[in-house]
Amino acid sequence: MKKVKALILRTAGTNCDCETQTAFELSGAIAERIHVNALIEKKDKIFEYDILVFPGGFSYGDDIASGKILANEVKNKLGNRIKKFALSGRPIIGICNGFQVLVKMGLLPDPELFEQVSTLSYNDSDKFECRWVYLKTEKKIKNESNCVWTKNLPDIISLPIAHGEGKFIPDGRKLLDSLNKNNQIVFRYCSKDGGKPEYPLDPNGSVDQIAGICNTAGNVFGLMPHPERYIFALQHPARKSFCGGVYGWGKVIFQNAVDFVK
Ligand SMILES: NC(=O)CC[C@H](N)C(=O)O
Repeated sequence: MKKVKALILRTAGTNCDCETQTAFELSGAIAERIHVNALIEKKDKIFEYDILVFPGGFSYGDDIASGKILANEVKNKLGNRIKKFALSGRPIIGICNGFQVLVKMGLLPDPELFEQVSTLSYNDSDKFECRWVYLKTEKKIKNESNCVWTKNLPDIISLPIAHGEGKFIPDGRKLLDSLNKNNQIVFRYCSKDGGKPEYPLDPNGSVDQIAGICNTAGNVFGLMPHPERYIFALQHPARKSFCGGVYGWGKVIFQNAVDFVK
């Protein structure tokens, strides 16, 4: 059987790209970390891959606004190909800084529109927040939408966050309503029992506690938490697997995309 190939796009300031590579390899894929300059030199190389990943980090030092410079670079130099990749239905994920990049280049929430209509801004606390949080896997998404990344997750999972600019703000009520209506809100921060969280479990003050969104087709997904930091059960502070075996919930997210491509 053909091996699934994931491209992890890195640049100055990227982090957790190695953890992300490990997550895909453990899920049965070939994962390659490619520098953005190398991809810009051979633009069509992108179509040799089945999955595209914008990993976490502090790309270009978070200058101007986190993710903004990489978003502009990628949109200006690879925009047509990235849009084609997204509209072909291939899975794309943006993790933390990668989510900021997807939102700021406008690939989320609508790759067809490809315009920035929302942002991730400074946390309400005005500082970097780093801890484990609870996330509600939105029921509607699980039952009705085709978000390829979050299948088989329970109602509430736990993942680590680490960011200074994670406050999701859509441009206006109309957009928020349409994200809700189209089942594009994938994760919301919540309390341990799934209720509305207070700070610090609400780490940033996102509108509607939004922690992750996808496009309507469900193949492009961005989230502030770091699934690649919960691949193994032992990475959780409780030191046990909630999904059975040696793996953590983060692994399920990567496995979903690999299985989808297969
Ligand atoms: N962990 C990350 O990817 C951090 C994202 C970004 N640099 C921020 O602080 O908001």
